[in-house]
Amino acid sequence: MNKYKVAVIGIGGVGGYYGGILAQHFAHNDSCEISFVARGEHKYKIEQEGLKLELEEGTLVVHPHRVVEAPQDLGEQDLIIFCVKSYSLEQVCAQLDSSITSNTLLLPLLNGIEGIDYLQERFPEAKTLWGCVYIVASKAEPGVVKVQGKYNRLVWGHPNLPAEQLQRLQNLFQEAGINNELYTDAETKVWEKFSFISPVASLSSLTDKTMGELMGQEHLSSQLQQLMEELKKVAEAKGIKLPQELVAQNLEVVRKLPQEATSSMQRDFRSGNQTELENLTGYIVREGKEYGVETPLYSGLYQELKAKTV
Ligand SMILES: NC(=O)C1=CN([C@@H]2O[C@H](COP(=O)(O)OP(=O)(O)OC[C@H]3O[C@@H](n4cnc5c(N)ncnc54)[C@H](OP(=O)(O)O)[C@@H]3O)[C@@H](O)[C@H]2O)C=CC1
Ligand SMILES: CC(C)(CO)C(=O)C(=O)O
Repeated sequence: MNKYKVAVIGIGGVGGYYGGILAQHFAHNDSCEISFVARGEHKYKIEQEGLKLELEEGTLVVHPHRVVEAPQDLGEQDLIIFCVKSYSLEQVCAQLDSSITSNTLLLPLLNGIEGIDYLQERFPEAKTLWGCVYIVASKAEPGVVKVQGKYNRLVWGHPNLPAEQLQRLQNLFQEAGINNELYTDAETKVWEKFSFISPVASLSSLTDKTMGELMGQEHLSSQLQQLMEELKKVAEAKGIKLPQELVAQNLEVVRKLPQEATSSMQRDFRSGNQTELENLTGYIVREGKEYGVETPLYSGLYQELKAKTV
């Protein structure tokens, strides 16, 4: 039987966890080949010592079958899991033409909507799934990825892929022990995640408050709710039907996260790194303008965050 080839691109917080769990499970199993795309010292450490995955339950050291420096070194793949930040996606895709066939599944786990739209347009021959994750994870140092808390969910799916293709992927995740949820209407589920992370990332980046602090201070939690409501109107104008109880549902997710957790965009602002501002905040402002929906709080936050951008 041909091996099912899986590539994980970007071994940071998200790629380190999901790639790491797959690599651990399939290390001694011939049915699946797991490749990581990582670079520099991180790649060197993973190759030499394995990827150290620091979980609440303890530390795992995992060894993928291959670690390559660049996406163009992958060769043809059955499944490519994208775990880079949105600002790296285009550059990564420019090196993937030789890895993608009409049978390749593309699974973006980036926050946001635009990455999925981009992959669908860039690789029309492949099948781009809808996907997103709920997890708090980050690269601690080269060769080491740390996951905070035990709450994690991988949400994915496609409206019209053959059932056996979806089933095969679901089996892969189940077998590896990945907490995953398959939906035909995964687009709405990705929007649900976006309707939580976009407000949380935008407000936490501006105020530099943790999840607990955002929820604990009334003026901040009411700003979070207002952002969620503005986003919901934009989504509705685009024909995306989000649940009635969206705001309550999202606030519950914020409560479930470790209360000392920060958002990944907030951490990028803190460290003066490039950020996903355009993807996480600017997108709603632009789509609001396009669809004639007012987004006063989003627009204000976006301008303030732009001014903070180095
Ligand atoms: N972290 C989290 O808890 C969560 C993050 N997300 C979303 O998931 C996505 C990924 O986030 P996160 O894991 O935090 O990001 P990280 O910055 O931790 O990881 C991204 C990784 O991609 C690597 N990378 C970028 N370009 C290339 C390339 N050309 N070749 C090889 N490697 C490359 C980076 O390498 P290098 O270090 O060398 O730059 C980095 O290690 C984002 O959209 C984020 O918003 C969603 C839910 C939770
Ligand atoms: C869930 C959360 C807030 C975890 O960090 C996230 O999605 C992000 O940071 O992008």
